[in-house]
Amino acid sequence: MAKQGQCIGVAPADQSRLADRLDRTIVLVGLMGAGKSCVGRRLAARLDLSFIDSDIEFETAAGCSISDYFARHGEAAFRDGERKVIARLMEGDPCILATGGGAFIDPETRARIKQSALSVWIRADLDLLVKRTSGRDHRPLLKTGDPREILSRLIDARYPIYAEADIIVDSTDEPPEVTVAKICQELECRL
Ligand SMILES: Nc1ncnc2c1ncn2[C@@H]1O[C@H](COP(=O)(O)OP(=O)(O)OP(=O)(O)O)[C@@H](O)[C@H]1O
Ligand SMILES: O=C(O)C1=C[C@@H](O)[C@@H](O)[C@H](O)C1
Ligand SMILES: [Mg+2]
Repeated sequence: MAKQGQCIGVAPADQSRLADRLDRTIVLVGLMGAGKSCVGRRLAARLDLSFIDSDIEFETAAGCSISDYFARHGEAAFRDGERKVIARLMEGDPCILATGGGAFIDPETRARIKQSALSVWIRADLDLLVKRTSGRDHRPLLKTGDPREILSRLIDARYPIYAEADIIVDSTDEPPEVTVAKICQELECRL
């Protein structure tokens, strides 16, 4: 299966036709700060599809922020809830679905995504993730110690799993539209 960069040289996508050909939800996976929410929103607008963010859907269902949920119920309860929220979201029409950073690491969620969606790993290096996650404190996992050390450990633990995604796209220190264009090129190649 084609992964990263194997669609170079394909003509630029006809975006409306690309959306018409889409029969599955596109699920964005990757670490905190990779840009799943930011890129996903722009990708959906470009393809004229709806955009859903599983973190926001979780907060709506829970009636509180993810930070508060972690504090009150702990991470394991969050993972249970996140699994259920994503299962529900994947029953809807094809859309662009940005997931929380840990969603694809859950075996059940990963199997569900592999079965019925097209997954895209937005990969970024440690320096970029640290830069993009600094300045905001809504990510409970990054509040338990030094964010760089935590992100570095998460890279070691999670990158081999994110690598199971159908498509891999690198996010560099460029505008999000550059990542959107890379994803569209990969989608054009396979839809
Ligand atoms: N080129 C870029 N691509 C993506 N995001 C960028 C880019 N440049 C800056 N950002 C910023 O990086 C920050 C983190 O991005 P975002 O919240 O989309 O990450 P995420 O992958 O959804 O993280 P989380 O798993 O915590 O939800 C945002 O403030 C976003 O605006
Ligand atoms: O990487 C993670 O495990 C997380 C990422 C965020 O998107 C949220 O889903 C939550 O803060 C946990
Ligand atoms: Mg997000």
